[in-house]
Amino acid sequence: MLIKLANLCYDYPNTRGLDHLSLTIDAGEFVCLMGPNGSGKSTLLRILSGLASPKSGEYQLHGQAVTAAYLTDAQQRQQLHQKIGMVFQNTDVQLFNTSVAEEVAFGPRQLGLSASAIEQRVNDCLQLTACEDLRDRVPYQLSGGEKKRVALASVLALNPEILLLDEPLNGLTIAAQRQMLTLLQRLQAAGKTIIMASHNFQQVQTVGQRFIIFNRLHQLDADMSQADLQRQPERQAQLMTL
Ligand SMILES: Nc1ncnc2c1ncn2[C@@H]1O[C@H](COP(=O)(O)OP(=O)(O)OP(=O)(O)O)[C@@H](O)[C@H]1O
Repeated sequence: MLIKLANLCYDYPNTRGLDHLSLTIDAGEFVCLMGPNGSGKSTLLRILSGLASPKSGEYQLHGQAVTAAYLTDAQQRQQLHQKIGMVFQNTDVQLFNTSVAEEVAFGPRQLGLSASAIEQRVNDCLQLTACEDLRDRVPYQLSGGEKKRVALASVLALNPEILLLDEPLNGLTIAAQRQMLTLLQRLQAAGKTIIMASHNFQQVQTVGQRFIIFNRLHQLDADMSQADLQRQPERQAQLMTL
């Protein structure tokens, strides 16, 4: 078991973010988080990535409890960030370098890799995400779809085992959405665990292998495999309306 959540709750100052969430996720799964606006999908991704810590309940990664105390240790935080990479809903918050190549090199440089190892990673990640033509461009000036690919490239440069993606299809053309999902499938085939929040059931229904669905009360409403979901037309109809 890769991830275990037990009775996890998270509260913002005036609202609940997640209510008593318990689930496990195994290595290599392709999980779609779904549910209405404000149901807790982004909150869960923030907790998994270590950007927020649960107010109560437990989050374990590889059997290690990830607590507020654990996250205050810079070395432990860095280890977590090497295992889990996140592509944010608003990619502008994660693109801050002056060129795409620099953006992708930033993480490996922080890890202290050699110049040739960094160059190799940058080339590999740009190629994987079809960003080679963008390498000298200014990230901030790219289109929405290009920014998403560069953000993914910069996350992949740290070679995380788990990829978290918050609405990675938002703002993309249908063709770019398909391209992004195909890339995520390839990454899963290469052994990554993919956990993605999306409203776009039409696009993700054939790609996601497991659907974790939240309700308006920030609780787990359903947790089902793609095969289970295919046998439930009413549930499919509900997800189409999100
Ligand atoms: N920074 C914040 N401060 C206060 N409340 C917040 C904050 N971020 C989220 N919330 C609240 O927490 C709840 C869960 O929000 P969250 O962003 O996790 O939902 P979501 O399922 O990702 O929604 P969406 O589909 O709109 O992205 C909502 O009620 C939201 O209003």
